[in-house]
Amino acid sequence: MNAFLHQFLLFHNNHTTSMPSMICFLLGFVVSSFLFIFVFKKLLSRHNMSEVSGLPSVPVVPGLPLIGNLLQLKEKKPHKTFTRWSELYGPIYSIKMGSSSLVVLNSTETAKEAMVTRFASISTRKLSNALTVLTCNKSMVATSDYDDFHKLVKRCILNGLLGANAQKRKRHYRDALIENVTSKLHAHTRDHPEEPVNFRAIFEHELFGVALKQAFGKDIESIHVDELGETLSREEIFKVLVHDMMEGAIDVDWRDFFPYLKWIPNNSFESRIQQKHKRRLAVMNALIQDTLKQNDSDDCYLNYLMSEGKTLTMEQIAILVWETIIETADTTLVTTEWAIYELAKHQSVQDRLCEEIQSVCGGEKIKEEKLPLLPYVNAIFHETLRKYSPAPLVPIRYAHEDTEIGGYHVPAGSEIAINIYGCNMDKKRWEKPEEWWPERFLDDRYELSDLHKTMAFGAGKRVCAGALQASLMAGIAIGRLVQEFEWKLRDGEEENVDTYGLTSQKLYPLMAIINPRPSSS
Ligand code: HEM
Repeated sequence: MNAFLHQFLLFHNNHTTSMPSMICFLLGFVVSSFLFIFVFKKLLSRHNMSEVSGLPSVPVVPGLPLIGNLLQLKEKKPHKTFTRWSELYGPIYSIKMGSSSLVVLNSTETAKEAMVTRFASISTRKLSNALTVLTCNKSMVATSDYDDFHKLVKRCILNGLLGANAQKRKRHYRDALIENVTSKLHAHTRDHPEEPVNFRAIFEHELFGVALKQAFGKDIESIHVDELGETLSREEIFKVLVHDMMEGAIDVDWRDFFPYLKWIPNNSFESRIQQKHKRRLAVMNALIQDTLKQNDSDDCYLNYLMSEGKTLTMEQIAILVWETIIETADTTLVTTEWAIYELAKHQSVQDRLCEEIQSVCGGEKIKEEKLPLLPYVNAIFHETLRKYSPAPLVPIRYAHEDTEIGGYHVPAGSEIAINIYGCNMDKKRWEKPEEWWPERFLDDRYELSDLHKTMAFGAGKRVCAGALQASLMAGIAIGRLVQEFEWKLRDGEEENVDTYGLTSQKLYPLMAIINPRPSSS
């Protein structure tokens, strides 16, 4: 979802650019140079105080003419670059991404101001070209503007799937997930005791199963897709619905940075995105038809939307059901994988966790009811979310009227990037933020039941709708996996901390050596 910042790199790396589009581009360059001189003159004549509000203008990170700060962002981890800049320019500053201005917020205070206090002025989204296609023009809850459509679909997703009552009804899916994961891990220790286990492969498979059961009432082994004329296996369905979509979301279209050049074709980008989008819709349509035909999955999200979302089109329903699949399959995996990585690295944390679990559960396996009695599990979950926020940058918001953030004037038309990673790594707020140290959340200042100890789930009216589900699944996984196994990193694994694209997902799947604990057999 946060992929739009890298399009400039493609612009540099795209060796397949055709001759006519090169000519178009050169023409565009000349036109844009004139435009730039015009805009630059205007900027020079501006005061750095707003004449309307009397507030100072947001500090500016110096960049180059025409492309602004794009070259400085080429290392592919914009959230990290933004965080470094915040040490020089403060928690709020503005940058130029080609011709667009972006106000970047890097502290909990400024982020909350934008998400809560000033929400009425900053409630719309600004999507990249890739996301506009992949979200069917904002047909997802998470990417829609704050309008009647959003209110309807947010109510549906909470009542039908993610709210506390709905999550109680889906409890058996989560219980099955952890039973399946632990029994596969036990089987691994029996069959290949010396070999490292690929934790992601096992957890991802089960999580996708939960996503499918919530969406369609059942796990799916294969599906025939008439529109594609082929039968897809479960792995292929995962690729089309999750993997290709994650890849598409971070695809690049340089025209995002130069909207006045949008008349120049970018055929390779268009065909890549359209192909992914069409395959996803074809597979969703096949899964929907299959579920409706069987008529035996009453308590699934598809049926809920069909009965409660009467004004929605079938395409919107397909996207809204798909949204729950990709959100379930991705963020909880990212959090749990990093939590297990850190636990495997810190034996003393595993020991302390085992003691807590033993004193609360005795010989019983941890159940969800016990989570409120296990502050250390809770602290490990939140510390992992802080250090590895699965959504390091919130999809861009847009100020539709003049507003104020952090004592600065933010003019109408500004795009706003909220750097959650920056908020959670802010040295003024967190002691030694680079360190993974769950004990920080055992402090009396933090309520055990508060899901928002960090900015990882956002804040205000657009706060994450899936926070409860994520905390239940990741909390139980952290507890059960350490209750039943001793974890160690395989040699060389500690250095594998790189992340995939702009996301926080671990680039290489976690490979760990596991031993069953004596009490778990
Ligand atoms: C650790 C796991 C998760 C994290 C860190 C996370 C993070 C976030 C963040 C930061 C936002 C706010 C975006 C914004 O303000 O613009 C958000 C929104 C949202 N999340 Fe999550 N999420 C997680 C898990 C989930 C899950 C499992 C689901 C559903 C199955 C989900 C569904 C949603 C939805 C529907 C929204 C949009 C809410 C709205 O716009 O009103 N999330 N999430």
